[in-house]
Amino acid sequence: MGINGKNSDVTVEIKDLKFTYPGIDGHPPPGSTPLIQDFSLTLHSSDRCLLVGSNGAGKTTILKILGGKHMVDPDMVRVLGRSAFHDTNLISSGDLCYLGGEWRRDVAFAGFEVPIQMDVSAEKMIFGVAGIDPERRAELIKVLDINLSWRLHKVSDGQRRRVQICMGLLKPFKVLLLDEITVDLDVLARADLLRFLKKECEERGATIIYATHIFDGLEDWPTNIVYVAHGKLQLALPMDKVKETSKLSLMRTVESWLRKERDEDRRKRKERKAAGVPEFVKPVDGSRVINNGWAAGRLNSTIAGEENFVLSSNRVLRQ
Ligand SMILES: Nc1ncnc2c1ncn2[C@@H]1O[C@H](COP(=O)(O)OP(=O)(O)OP(=O)(O)O)[C@@H](O)[C@H]1O
Repeated sequence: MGINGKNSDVTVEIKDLKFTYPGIDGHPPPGSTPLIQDFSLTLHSSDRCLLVGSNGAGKTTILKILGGKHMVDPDMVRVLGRSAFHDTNLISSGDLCYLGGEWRRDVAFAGFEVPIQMDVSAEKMIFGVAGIDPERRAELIKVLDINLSWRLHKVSDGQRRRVQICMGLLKPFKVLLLDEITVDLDVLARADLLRFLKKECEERGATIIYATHIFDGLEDWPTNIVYVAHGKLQLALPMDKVKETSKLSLMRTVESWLRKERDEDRRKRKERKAAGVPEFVKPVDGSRVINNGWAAGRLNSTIAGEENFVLSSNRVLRQ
C-alpha cells in the first residue's frame, strides 16, 4: 500500500533497501553498517514526492540508486516494474530520467555525454537530440525562457543550467528523479519549471521525486513528503496529512523535524562522551578507498589520497 493508500499504478517501489558504497573491490568494506537501511516506499502515477533530510542523510544516494547508478538487489528497487541498474533501457528510452546536482560539479557535461564548455549554441544542443516531439521541445524552451542563440561557454550558470534541464526533460519521462537542480535558477525560472513539472504529473500521470532544501514556492507543489535521516526512512506522508497535523508552513514543519533530529544526535553524542566512548561513530574504512559515487566496474573507485582522487574524479574520467 502506498502513501496515498492506492494500490494501482505503482511506479516506484522500494522494499527494505540496504546499500553500502562499495570499496575498490566492488564490495562493501567488511563490518560496515549500511548507509541506507530500513527504507521502503511505494509511489504511484501522478505522485510528486518531496525528499527531505539534513545534509548527508542519504537523499542523493537514494536517488542515484533509483536512477540505476548504483547496483542493488533488483528486488529492492523497482521503477516501472524494472531495475534501473540492470535494465539500461529504462533510462535510454527516457521513461526514467535522473537530473542530478553532479551537473553542478561537472559543468562540462550536459547529459547525453555532450560537453558544453566548448563553443556550442543552445539551439545546437537542444535540436541535436533526435526523436523529440517538436511541441514539447517548444514548450520547454518557452518554460525555461531559453534564447537559442546562447553560446554555452559564455552564458551564466543559471542560463547554462536552464539548457541542461531542457535537454533532460525533452523526452516525456514517466518517472523523474530531481536532485536539487533549481539552485542556479532565478525566481521566475524556478516557479515556471515547478508549474510545468506539476502539469506533467497531473496531465500525463508522471511521478517525480524531488530532493531539495529550498522550500520557496513549494507549499502547494508536492502530493507526498518523505523524510530521511541517517539513511533511514523517518516519515512518508501525503501532504494533506502533513497539513492536518502541522499548522506550520512546509519549511517550518521540515525545520522542526530536522531540529528534533539534531537535538537527538547531540544528546546521543553527549551520552557517548559521558560513557567514555568516541562521540562520533567512525565509519569502517576497510581498504583505504574512496569511491567517487559511480558503480563498481565503471572506472570509479580510487585509492585514497588527495592527488589520486583529483586525478580520477568523474570530471577527468568522463572527458
Ligand atoms: N561516493 C561515496 N562513497 C562513499 N560514501 C559516500 C559517497 N557519497 C556519499 N557518501 C556518504 O553517504 C552519506 C549520504 O550522502 P548523500 O549525498 O546521499 O546525502 P544527501 O542527503 O544527498 O546530502 P546533501 O543534502 O548534503 O546533498 C554521506 O554522509 C557520505 O558520507
